[in-house]
Amino acid sequence: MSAIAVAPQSADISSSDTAVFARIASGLRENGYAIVENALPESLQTVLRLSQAQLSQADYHMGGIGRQSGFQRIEDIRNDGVCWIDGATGGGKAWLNWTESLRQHLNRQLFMGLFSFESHFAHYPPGHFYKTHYDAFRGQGNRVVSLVTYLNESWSEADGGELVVYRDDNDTAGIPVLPKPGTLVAFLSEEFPHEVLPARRDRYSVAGWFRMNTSSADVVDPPR
Ligand SMILES: O=C(O)CCC(=O)C(=O)O
Ligand SMILES: [Fe+2]
Repeated sequence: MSAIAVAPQSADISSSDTAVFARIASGLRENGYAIVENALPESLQTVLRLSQAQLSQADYHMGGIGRQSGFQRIEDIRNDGVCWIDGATGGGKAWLNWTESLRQHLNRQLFMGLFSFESHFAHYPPGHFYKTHYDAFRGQGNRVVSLVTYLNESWSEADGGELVVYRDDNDTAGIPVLPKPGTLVAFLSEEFPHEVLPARRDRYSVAGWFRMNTSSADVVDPPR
């Protein structure tokens, strides 16, 4: 009998999930980001895709931005449609379950103190985009780790729609990521500017953010 106590794991987290979590943790620790192909189990991709497909146009609303620069209009910065995930759908529930296990793994491995998670489905019709932005601003300390995954059935280079992750404000080449089904991208929200290039097809993604607890006397976290 081992004397080492092992934290109980949710029954539907497999050893391949644990291997994916470990790759995300080491990527975040060593580089501040991780790009893992085929990260999501097929079953999770399937239920997420189903839940996404059941959304109607009316379920999506315009994505917001944290801080506007100058007099730019939001729709000049991003024009995707988003629908927040609340666990009411099978896909949403399975995704929140999986990311909860990832949250616990990152907290155990990296002592990150990740407290909560918020996430939405996003739809980028052909030609739509999200210009270079940060997901969080230094000192505002809420979004700590960004996650993005893709629900497209297939994707090739000719379809465009890359997520480009820049190492810093001076990196002009960036790291282009094709939004292939099951690919998961994770990065430190305050560290990496990134953008979504226009695609030639409808592009479906799920974005999410692990947050710190920023509750105070008059503001209660999480906000939703
Ligand atoms: O869909 C993507 O690849 C990234 C989306 C994004 O950057 C965001 O929603 O903040
Ligand atoms: Fe972003």
